[in-house]
Amino acid sequence: MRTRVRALCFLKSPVTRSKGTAGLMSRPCVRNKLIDDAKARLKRFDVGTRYSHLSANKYSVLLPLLVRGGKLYLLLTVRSDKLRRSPGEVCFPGGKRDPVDKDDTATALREAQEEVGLHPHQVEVVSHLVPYLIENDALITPVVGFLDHNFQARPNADEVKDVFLMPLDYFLHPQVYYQSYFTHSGYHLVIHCFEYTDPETGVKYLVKGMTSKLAVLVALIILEKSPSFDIEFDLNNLIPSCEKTFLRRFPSSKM
Ligand SMILES: CCC(=O)SCCNC(=O)CCNC(=O)[C@H](O)C(C)(C)COP(=O)(O)OP(=O)(O)OC[C@H]1O[C@@H](n2cnc3c(N)ncnc32)[C@H](O)[C@@H]1OP(=O)(O)O
Ligand SMILES: [Mg+2]
Repeated sequence: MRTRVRALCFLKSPVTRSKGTAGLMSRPCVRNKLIDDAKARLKRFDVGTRYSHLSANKYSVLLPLLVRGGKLYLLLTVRSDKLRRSPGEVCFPGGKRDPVDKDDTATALREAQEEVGLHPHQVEVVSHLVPYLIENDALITPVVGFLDHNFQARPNADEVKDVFLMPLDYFLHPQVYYQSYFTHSGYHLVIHCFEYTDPETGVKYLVKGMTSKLAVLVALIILEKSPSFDIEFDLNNLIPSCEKTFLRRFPSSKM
């Protein structure tokens, strides 16, 4: 299949266009401090390969962070409507482990390169969070990394319809947020739904499900603040509460 690509530029962020402290906050030293602090916090929650024995059906997602105008952002994609799984939904770059991948990081980086044109040298991987178990025992490892600040996405139209940035703090203090619930195999699940309008383009996005849970988790780790809505995570005990939320089907003796 022929792959269509187009470059997406994130240089005109809301903050770089605004007045006031934006210029100051964009200085490399400020950016480096923000990134260094975030890296230190993320490393405290790096679980490495601790849970990889739980399933052989492995996937990885890349949670790509970058700084624009003195603020942290997450890069997200909108899946092509042609995909069989979750068409049109917002998700992180990622996908299924391929035999050529030597580990979870390799899967995340290969998928990100295929989907948004991110070359492995344009990302610094910092942490592996507690994996998320979905149907068919698919174990999804969240790999968190920092992108080069001048990265320009080149979405692969066969898999990705759109790429956009969302401020990390939106996942703790959203403007439009609601919860929905469903019961699966006797478990009651909370789904966090974030509606976000990109201030540059006016395009509206809905982030929900696994993707929103992982985004909330990264925001909690880095920003160390309580959100404006109820969460299932215990801020003082994040790893055990991730195990309970993401890996609920496994008894703790298996971990
Ligand atoms: C977890 C359930 C929910 O929370 S649902 C509510 C909200 N939705 C979400 O949070 C999205 C969650 N889902 C995800 O993040 C992803 O689907 C996860 C689970 C990581 C799996 O990654 P996924 O992107 O589906 O896998 P993948 O990238 O390996 O493959 C995707 C499909 O695309 C296909 N593909 C591959 N390359 C090409 C290509 N060049 N041209 C056309 N198609 C291509 C793959 O074959 C795959 O297709 P298929 O799904 O196997 O049919
Ligand atoms: Mg994918």
